[in-house]
Amino acid sequence: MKQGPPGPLDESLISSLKKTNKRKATTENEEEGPTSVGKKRRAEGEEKIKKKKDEDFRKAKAKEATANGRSNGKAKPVSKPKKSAGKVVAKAKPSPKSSAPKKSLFDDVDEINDAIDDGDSGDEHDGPLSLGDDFFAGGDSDTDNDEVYDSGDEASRPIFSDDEFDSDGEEKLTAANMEGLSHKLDLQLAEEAAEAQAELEEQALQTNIAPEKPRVLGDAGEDEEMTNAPPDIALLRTRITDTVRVLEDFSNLSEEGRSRTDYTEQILKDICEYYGYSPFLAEKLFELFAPSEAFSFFEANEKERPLVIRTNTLKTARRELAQALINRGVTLEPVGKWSKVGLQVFESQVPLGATPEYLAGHYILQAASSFLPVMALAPQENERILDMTAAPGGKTTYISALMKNTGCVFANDSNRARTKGLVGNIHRLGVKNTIVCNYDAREFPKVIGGFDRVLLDAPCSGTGVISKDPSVKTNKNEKDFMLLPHLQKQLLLAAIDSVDHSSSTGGYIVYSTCSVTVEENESVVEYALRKRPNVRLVETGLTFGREGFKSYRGKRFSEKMKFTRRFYPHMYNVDGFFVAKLKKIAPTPKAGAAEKAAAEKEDEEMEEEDTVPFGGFDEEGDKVLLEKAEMKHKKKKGLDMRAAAGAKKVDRDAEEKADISVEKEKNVVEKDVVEKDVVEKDVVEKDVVGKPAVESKPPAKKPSGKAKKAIVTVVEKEATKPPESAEKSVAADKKQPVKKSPGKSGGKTKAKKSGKK
Ligand SMILES: C[S@@+](CC[C@H](N)C(=O)[O-])C[C@H]1O[C@@H](n2cnc3c(N)ncnc32)[C@H](O)[C@@H]1O
Repeated sequence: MKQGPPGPLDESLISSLKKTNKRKATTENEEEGPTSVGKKRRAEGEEKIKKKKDEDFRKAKAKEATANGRSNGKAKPVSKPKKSAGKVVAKAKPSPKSSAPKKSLFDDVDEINDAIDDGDSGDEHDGPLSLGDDFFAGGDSDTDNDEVYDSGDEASRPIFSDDEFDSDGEEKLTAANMEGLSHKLDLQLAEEAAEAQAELEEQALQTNIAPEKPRVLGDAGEDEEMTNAPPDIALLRTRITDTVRVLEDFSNLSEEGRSRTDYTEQILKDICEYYGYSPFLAEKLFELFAPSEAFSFFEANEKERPLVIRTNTLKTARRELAQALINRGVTLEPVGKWSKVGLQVFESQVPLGATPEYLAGHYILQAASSFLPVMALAPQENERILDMTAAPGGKTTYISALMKNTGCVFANDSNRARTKGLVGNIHRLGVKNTIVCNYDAREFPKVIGGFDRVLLDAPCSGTGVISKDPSVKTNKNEKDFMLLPHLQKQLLLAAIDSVDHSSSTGGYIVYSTCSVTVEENESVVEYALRKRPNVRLVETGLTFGREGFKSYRGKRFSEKMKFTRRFYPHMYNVDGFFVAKLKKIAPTPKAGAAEKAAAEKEDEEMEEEDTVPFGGFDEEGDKVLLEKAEMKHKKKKGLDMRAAAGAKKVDRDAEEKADISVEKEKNVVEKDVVEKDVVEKDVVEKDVVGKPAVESKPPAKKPSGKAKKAIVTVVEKEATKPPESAEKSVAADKKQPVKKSPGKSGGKTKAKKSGKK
């Protein structure tokens, strides 16, 4: 991972961002919509920035100097760039992005997807309904993915996974792709040169103003003047960056008598004006980061993410797919070492949603961040898996591919219309182990339970995908951030209850959203940990991503929240995403609580003993200590405490009692969740009323006629289970077959309810 969290704001960053924004403003069609005003203004403003910046600065400085009784004669003209002529010449090259083949590429794919929507074919490009969905990723050659995922020395060559590309194959492919790659290299050089130029100009300006404290807040009269006048975009942006500088170095740069709150209020106002956010959302997002990082985040939301396709390994290998697309004039390279199936597309002569390879199901257009929850889920062959909110199926089909079409995947979505796209994708990609169902996922596990793994890619506010859906900037309000987390909490409890804790291969739940807010992520997970002590957070196995918050604005979360992963557009050039992985350790909350309490008590005792001062050797005492140390070690490794010989401290009676009352307990807890929460109650009652309760155990029912249509194939196999350790790196797994416990046959269930929607 080359790109990490940005350091404190420096003007070179601002320069490059300005440059990028300017290019964007000149090459892209502006979207019409609620936020387009801000965008247009910005685009116009960026056009003006170059021309007006010196003048504006001089004016501002002159005003300041006059106010401070100084002469403005000190202002120096912008010094000349000192960089080599070559770079300056390179800057004059037409911008790679300005030829904008990508725009038409996306348009083409949009058309195809529209057509698909009408028919029965799949659609991984979500419409406006799908805030939380995996949108089709727009291409953006502004964004250099090399800088994001790969180490610097490999930046300009493709890095294919070992198993798919032997060096010979890689060479051939590289040769075939050479033209495209060298073109890409040219573009990169031109871009770097332009950035360097802009940076130099900016530095020159900065030299003039560095010794001065940025004057951000002004006098009362000036403020009023500013408010009444139409916004000067150039000044607005300058004020944002200046305010960031002040907030990051408050003691040195703040104006006398001004508080941090004054500056924060000012920057929030400016962010709303400049980027087009509602005050509510601007504040919510700003609070997530240090000021300079917040600025990077808001900037990243103005850029499109790279266009990525996922190889469908059920039909082809990435090398073959890459070769086929290169032959059609597509410039691409592997998305990064972390994925064996992703290809990032830089340019294409053909619409990627209509190539023969696309129609034959060799790939799916899928944002890179969408791979992550499935990689964390690490599905194993022959397992039974539930994808609770599956449409349009980007993740379902990836799950099936990783399972090599074995076992059984229940792909559920409450939106019937969207399940059409799901079915389309399943067919196009040759998925044969999936049953599509159309329930409100909160009804699980009553519909069916006992899954080895459950994926909950929850409906969310979409604050991680603002670059794809800028309407999020203004259409989310306080109520949304209450209702959505309520729904997410209910869904997560249902996900947990649907998993078989004694699954010989799994017992895992992955929770993901494409939102970056804490309410929809850590808070939801924390709630589930509290309500279901029979789960615990475990490592996601993902090799990158920032740790989740262990505390946030006075709220403390579980220490284990560090196992969750946050992905930000400004850090990794992927959509904002959150991924958490839970392991179910006991059948019921009560049993889980007993186990947890025993474990905690044991921990405490061990800690006490650890702190006892050394008092000589004692064979009996040593034995006990050794046993305890062994148990602690086993526990850390996630081994079953009850199975461990030394699990004396576990209150077995309590557990057994709890086991006996599994169903009773489940009902009580569910009732508790529903009744205690007014909003939840309303929603649940509305959706659940009138639907027959069905068995919570798997093998009970046969699929209805309608469900049969959706079932492609259900494969059941007898085999042995893989070691859990192998599950961590799913892409690298050479999976072993899995022995299924009896009574888990996926096909014997009611897979479609009748008469709903
Ligand atoms: C983030 S999208 C899922 C994207 C999907 N996992 C993929 O990779 O293509 C969220 C989905 O949740 C569905 N949904 C919303 N509320 C639901 C509920 N109560 N039960 C089941 N599905 C729900 C929406 O229809 C939407 O398709």
